[in-house]
Amino acid sequence: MKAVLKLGGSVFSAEGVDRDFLETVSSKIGEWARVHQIAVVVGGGKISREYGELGRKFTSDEDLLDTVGIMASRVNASLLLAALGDLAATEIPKSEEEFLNISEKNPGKVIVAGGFRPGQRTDAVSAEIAEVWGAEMVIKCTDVDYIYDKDPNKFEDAKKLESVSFEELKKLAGSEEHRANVSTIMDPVAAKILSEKGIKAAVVNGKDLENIGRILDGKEFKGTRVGF
Ligand SMILES: Nc1ncnc2c1ncn2[C@@H]1O[C@H](COP(=O)(O)OP(=O)(O)OP(=O)(O)O)[C@@H](O)[C@H]1O
Ligand SMILES: O=c1ccn([C@@H]2O[C@H](COP(=O)(O)O)[C@@H](O)[C@H]2O)c(=O)[nH]1
Repeated sequence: MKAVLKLGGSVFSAEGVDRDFLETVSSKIGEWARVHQIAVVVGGGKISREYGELGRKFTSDEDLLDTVGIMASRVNASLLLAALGDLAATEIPKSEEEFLNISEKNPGKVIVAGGFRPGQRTDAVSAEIAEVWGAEMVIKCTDVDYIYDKDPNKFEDAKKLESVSFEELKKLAGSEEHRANVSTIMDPVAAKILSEKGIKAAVVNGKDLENIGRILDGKEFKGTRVGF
């Protein structure tokens, strides 16, 4: 399968980077990349949150705060790239065009990205890459097992959704104006691209790597199917 894996900040560095997880996920990505075509997008995680919260005390310039988040996600992407070693292309793309150039120059290598531009989150980068690269699916690896009908960390009676349509995804993503480091289960820019381009997505717990392997192999998996 040709797929974009979105490794959420909550998985990659919730409270700092977990060395064991970094080693395990890098080795799994290596295994998957032998059989599948994979690009990885990493979220901003702890540094993005910490720097963003501090930055907000000094400025309300959302583009500047977004830039802080973008740089944080690229730091995380650099660390994953280091852990992947020869498996990965050494450059981190900063746009769709750069992604395609790097992809052309590095056949067979995993390309790792962070943020692209202000006004969105790394979910959107995953969808943007999937669109230009012609990927079949975006796999959002996050800190919840499913998309629910409301935030399960706020509402005890939230119900899991095993399958949602693109229209439902757009509603769950919300339509509030983008603010740096404020998130819903899917970035609205990402939901719009997935929906308009008919790109399937899966939302799963990022710590369950066997489950992610099952998605790539086209098998049954635990998580929410979007658009299929
Ligand atoms: N309807 C919902 N279903 C599931 N989770 C939801 C929902 N609404 C809000 N959430 C929240 O979304 C969070 C996970 O998504 P989020 O994109 O914020 O994190 P992430 O995977 O770390 O990605 P990123 O690095 O882009 O922030 C969950 O921890 C949960 O609290
Ligand atoms: O393309 C992008 C990606 C990210 N940002 C900003 O960075 C933070 C952290 O990214 P997450 O995906 O939420 O982990 C995000 O909230 C944005 O403020 C961006 O501007 N553009």
